[in-house]
Amino acid sequence: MSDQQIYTDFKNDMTYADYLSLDQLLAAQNRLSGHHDEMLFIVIHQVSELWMKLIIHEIQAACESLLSNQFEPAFKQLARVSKIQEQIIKAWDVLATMTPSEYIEFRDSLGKASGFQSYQYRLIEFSLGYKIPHILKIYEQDQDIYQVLEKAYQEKGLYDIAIDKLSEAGFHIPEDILQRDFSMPYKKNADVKAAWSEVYKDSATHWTLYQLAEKLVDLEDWHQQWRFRHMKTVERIIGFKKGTGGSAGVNYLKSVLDTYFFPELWDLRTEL
Ligand code: HEM
Ligand SMILES: N[C@@H](CC(=O)c1ccccc1NC=O)C(=O)O
Repeated sequence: MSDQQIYTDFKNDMTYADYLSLDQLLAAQNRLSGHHDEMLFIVIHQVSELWMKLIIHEIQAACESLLSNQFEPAFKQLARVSKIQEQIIKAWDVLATMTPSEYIEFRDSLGKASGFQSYQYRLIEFSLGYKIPHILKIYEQDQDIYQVLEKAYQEKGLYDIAIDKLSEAGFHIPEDILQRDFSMPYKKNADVKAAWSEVYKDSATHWTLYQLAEKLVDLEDWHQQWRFRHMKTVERIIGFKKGTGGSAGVNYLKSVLDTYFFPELWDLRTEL
């Protein structure tokens, strides 16, 4: 039998459940308590992690597209990311139907587990350039994940690539920005701001970079909306209790709202 024949036979026999690995997927809602709402809690997290998987896949593709100057595919990939972000933000409405007294009935069974440990969430934030020292420490016990995260931590993020594109288009970007240590949190720079300002002032000439900038602003805007809805939903459900991950809880979630991923793209708006 030829390989092609084997492949075709397999395809003919294959069912919907086979293709989607539904047995594994639908057997993975392992409730630790007998509480009815724990199912909601697990499903919301699993759905969010699945969407995060796709976000990472699309952002990686967008970075590759940009590196090879394929702007149109990059825009499509980034637009898809924003649509997914909208979906995971809507998920908070479902979770918010759970009341404090319902959650408290199974919260203890979660132990010290926390969204803090979501490595896909970190991969997304790293690709957006949000790299805070010591964050990798959380993952030291799991060497495989640690390696993946460490690599992403050192790599250029989306914004670093966008700044390269400004330079390639002829804008003056200092060498110490182009060659910076990408594992350090990004600090805003006057030349980068001047370049983006020029792109916005003369968008007809710099149409491609202008579109890229707006796609990045979309991503940051949606990400902050996700963070805000998380913070508010948490306040609604646990008030100002400490988090299971050891943080101050809502006040910690509020503190991260103050950060900017692409600071110049926000700053320039005041002066336009
Ligand atoms: C009842 C629902 C939830 C509560 C009470 C809650 C609470 C918290 C708290 C208090 C933190 C701070 C870390 C800690 O000390 O534990 C946190 C972090 C986090 N949670 Fe949730 N959370 C909830 C649902 C979710 C959902 C549905 C997701 C989706 C995946 C999620 C993802 C995360 C992430 C990624 C972090 C880390 C944020 C960061 O470090 O900036 N959480 N959560
Ligand atoms: N940090 C939450 C617990 C929590 O939400 C959680 C626990 C286990 C797996 C995922 C979680 N989601 C987000 O933090 C709390 O303090 O109640």
